[in-house]
Amino acid sequence: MTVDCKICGIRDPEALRAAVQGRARWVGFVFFPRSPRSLTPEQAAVLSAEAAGRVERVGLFVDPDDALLDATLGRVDLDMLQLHGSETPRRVAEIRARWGLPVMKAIKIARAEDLAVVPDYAEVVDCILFDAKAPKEMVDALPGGNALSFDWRLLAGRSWPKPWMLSGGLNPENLTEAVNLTGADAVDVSSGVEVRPGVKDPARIAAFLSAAGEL
Ligand SMILES: O=C(O)c1ccccc1N[C@@H]1O[C@H](COP(=O)(O)O)[C@@H](O)[C@H]1O
Repeated sequence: MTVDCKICGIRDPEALRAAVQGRARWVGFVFFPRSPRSLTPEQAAVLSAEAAGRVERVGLFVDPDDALLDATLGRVDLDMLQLHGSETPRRVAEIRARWGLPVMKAIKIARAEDLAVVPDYAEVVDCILFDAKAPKEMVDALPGGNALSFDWRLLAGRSWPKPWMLSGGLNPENLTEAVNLTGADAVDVSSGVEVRPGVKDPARIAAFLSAAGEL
């Protein structure tokens, strides 16, 4: 079984190299200032140029306005947009049409009912990303990248009308169980391959990609 991996929150050349050497399919650059993984377009442009032709480059945004997308995409070459906020299906469709890039929309899951919106988004996206919904009590939670998992059994035996990725609290130690339970053939990780928020660990990136290669 092949499991394609995205390593998100890349901020330095060492992490990028570990992702490329381990044969990640995608790397993610975060454009959300509140995140410890956030990059300026200028910083991302350097990494994006180094990644070109070796790994697909995903730009992560949270409820971006047109000005942010214009400013970022005017400076950084990206292969896909990841929308990780509260974007409506209509806004997702608008972004996809206006900037002409494939779009992956995060759907945040805590319970079975949270999956009810999938058909609405499936009509307008290229890929669905299932991530954990942070509990309300977690006051300092980010819109994603919180090292939180959801109950993977919610996805067991389900099929979806579009390609999809699993994320939320994945790491080299739990990847096999997560994939076996959900049947995911693509996964996304950020916190689980870091030494602390915003600082990637090349050895953990290698371990994650190696675990994916052994599935
Ligand atoms: O990584 C971030 O800082 C981030 C910020 C805002 C929205 C999403 C973010 N990351 C995405 O969150 C999920 C889960 O990450 P983790 O592995 O649990 O840390 C993943 O899809 C990241 O791309």
